[in-house]
Amino acid sequence: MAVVLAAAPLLALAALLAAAAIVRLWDYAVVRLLWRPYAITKRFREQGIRGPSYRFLRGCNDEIRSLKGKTDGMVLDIGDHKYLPRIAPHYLKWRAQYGEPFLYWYGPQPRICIFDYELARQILSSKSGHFVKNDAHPTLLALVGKGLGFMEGTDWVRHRRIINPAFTIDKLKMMTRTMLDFAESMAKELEDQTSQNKNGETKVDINRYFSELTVDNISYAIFGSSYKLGKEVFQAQTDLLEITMATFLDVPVPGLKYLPTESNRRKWMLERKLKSLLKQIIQPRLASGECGNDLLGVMLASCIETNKQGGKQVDLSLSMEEIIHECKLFFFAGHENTALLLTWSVYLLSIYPEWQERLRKEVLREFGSDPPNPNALGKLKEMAMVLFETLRLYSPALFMQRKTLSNMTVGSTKLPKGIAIVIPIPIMHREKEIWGEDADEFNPQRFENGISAAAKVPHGLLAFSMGPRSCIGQNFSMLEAKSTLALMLQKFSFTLSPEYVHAPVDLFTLKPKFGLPVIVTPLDMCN
Ligand code: HEM
Repeated sequence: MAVVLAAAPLLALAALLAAAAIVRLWDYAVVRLLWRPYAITKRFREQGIRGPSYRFLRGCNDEIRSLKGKTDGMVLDIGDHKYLPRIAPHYLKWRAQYGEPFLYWYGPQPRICIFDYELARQILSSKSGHFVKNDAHPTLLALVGKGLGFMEGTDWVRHRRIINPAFTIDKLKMMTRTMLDFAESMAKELEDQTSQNKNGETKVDINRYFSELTVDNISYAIFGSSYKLGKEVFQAQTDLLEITMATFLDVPVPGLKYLPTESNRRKWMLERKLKSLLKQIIQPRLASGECGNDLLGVMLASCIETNKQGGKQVDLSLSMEEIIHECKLFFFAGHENTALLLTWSVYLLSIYPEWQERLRKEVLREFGSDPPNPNALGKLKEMAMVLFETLRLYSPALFMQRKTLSNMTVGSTKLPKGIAIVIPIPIMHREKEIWGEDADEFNPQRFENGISAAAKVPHGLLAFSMGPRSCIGQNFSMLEAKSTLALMLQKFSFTLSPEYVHAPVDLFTLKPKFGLPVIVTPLDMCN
């Protein structure tokens, strides 16, 4: 009897926990997986918005996988820029079938895909706080961290305020000198390779070279000098990206991310490695009390300042954990996209040699054979036009996402709370009503009078997004791309290798599936 009485509270607790679990399960299985998809589909249908049907738990993931599988082997002719069926066959199919916008399901999450520039402008430039970043895939979060790119509200304001000073134009100009030094070393490596060949030329995967160059540049910009550790960070992030892409369309089984599956264990190991690598860079700097002039220095200064003031200035400081997250994000966002901008620019300049020659003439006119002057890179107008056209046709960033925090109305569309919104940059960059009949063609001339005059709307180019969450690194990236290209054009000419296979692929960013093999010839050999 005494035993039964003693066990009573435990039994009551167990019953309470079981009841809570049943309520949660009910909420998840019945409300979220059954009732909500039905209610949302109905609500959108009433507004005339349709889309592919919801399938229990899997949403439309199977159809996406199957459509992508079918176009994955597709190879395009060199010079054919119509690669959208390779990277977004599902969006093209559903748009043709259901009109726009349309509703689809990423697992149980409803998503609305919009193509209208005015809707995109309203959503991206909203400061109301009702459109926030969509929930990121857990492996993607492990890869890029919960830094600036995934924060909201006052936290985002605090981080952006602290980090902005690292990107002032004066700081960027100082960084450009280092960027030129790195580009010079890359050029030297290429020269050495060409000199070993009798015909004086060399074939290289230029994407690999640009990847290394941009890793060097971002390591320097963030950490000041830790290139070796920077390269290890790069490798850990590359491996995490591979896991993200492999598991992206898996059925989102609840709780799966906590189970020690092979891919989860690898993910955890890489996450720990990434954190420990970053700590190895950050802690000695913090211990020395010397913050330094780089991005890490700017962030550490906010910590030290706060410590000195007894931790009172919390609104303008970052914790160690937050700094680690920012380092992850800046490292990833800061090299990959620029490497791709450079890669696709070289691809386009190789297949349009008249533009390659025009840019070379512009560079030689401005700098002769002297190293490009960081203060005069802004004078390279034709180069800017080519870079913008590259960002339009081969935008490294692909699909931006937001989520509504409450019921919202945009234009005439009513969006319920919690719906994700997809803004497909590469598709919008090909809209003929916005860009003209030649939207699928390479025509840098359209940027002759600047970005805002290039299309029917001033915000046509979305490669760096727009509004308060637009890319903080865009000037960094443009200076890096201009200084590298200027130096390359002064020294070399490049043509596509016959081995090149034109198959742009969505690997979170837009990559050349088989790299970009090009034949590089020193200019003195061409004359
Ligand atoms: C060609 C190069 C680049 C492209 C195409 C690009 C593209 C973008 C885009 C589209 C966004 C907005 C994403 C969204 O709203 O969902 C963004 C945000 C961001 N980018 Fe870039 N980026 C580039 C280079 C860089 C560089 C060099 C850095 C760092 C040095 C950087 C750091 C960031 C950060 C931190 C954000 C988040 C900003 C915020 O939410 O406040 N990016 N980028």
